[in-house]
Amino acid sequence: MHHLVARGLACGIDGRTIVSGVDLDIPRGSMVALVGRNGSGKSTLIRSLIGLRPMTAGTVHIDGADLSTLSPRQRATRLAHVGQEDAPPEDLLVGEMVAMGRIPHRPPWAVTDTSDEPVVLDALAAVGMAHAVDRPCQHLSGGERRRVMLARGIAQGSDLLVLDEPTNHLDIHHQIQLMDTIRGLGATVLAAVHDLSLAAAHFDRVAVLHEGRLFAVGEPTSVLDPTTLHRVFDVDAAHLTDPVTGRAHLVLGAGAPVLADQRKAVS
Ligand SMILES: Nc1ncnc2c1ncn2[C@@H]1O[C@H](COP(=O)(O)OP(=O)(O)OP(=O)(O)O)[C@@H](O)[C@H]1O
Repeated sequence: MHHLVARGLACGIDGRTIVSGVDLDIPRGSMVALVGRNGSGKSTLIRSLIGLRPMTAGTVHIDGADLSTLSPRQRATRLAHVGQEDAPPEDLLVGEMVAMGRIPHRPPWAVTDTSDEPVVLDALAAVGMAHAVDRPCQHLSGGERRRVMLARGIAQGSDLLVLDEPTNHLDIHHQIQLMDTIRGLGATVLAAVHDLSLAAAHFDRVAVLHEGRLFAVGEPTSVLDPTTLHRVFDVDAAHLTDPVTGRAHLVLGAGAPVLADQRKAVS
């Protein structure tokens, strides 16, 4: 069963087409990385897929429901979005910020509800920020802010998470921890990511956007192959097999062609 299905999606900005002809199926419970060069249209596509930017053509269905028929509140209970530039307002406390993720579940105009506190604390614990619940958002570092914004998305409690560069600003420890946390949620995840090694190691499927069109979609090892990486990103690449896990690891840049040749020589 596919959680999100897009057909023939096109969208643009100020009359200029940015993304077109996108057919995308995201299986329920899977983690899909959206990769592509700067300006290829990842953020624009993501915003159209979740109804934040109007489509100029095509359809999107979430859980079988036509996105265009859903109200903002209905959308917010079906999916949580954490944008690339999302940042908490400085004068809010961390706990108050994360509690905003519960707004779609409250009656109109009901701003606070103490019954949400356990959900808020659990979401903060999931990103390793429970200790900061009473801190002002303006005291957070860039990476801490990203984690708090993700906690707001988790607190929203929907089973579809749409994330734009979730690991931006995070150190390597917190990048890996965040990926494990996201995996542990069991949700369907669509995330724009720049780190191709991260995409290969932590995601079930990779969608490559190139010049506003989906260039390839599939399992990381088949999609992130040297030919595609050369064509789309203009970089040399090779796959090495991790001797412990057996998973393929990407080697990018200088040295990659040499490694690829060595592997061919011994196989
Ligand atoms: N508000 C805007 N007004 C005009 N053009 C825009 C706007 N936002 C994005 N664009 C243009 O749309 C194109 C796609 O931008 P988008 O942000 O979707 O790319 P991206 O793949 O997410 O890039 P990055 O990897 O750099 O975040 C770019 O050419 C960009 O300049």
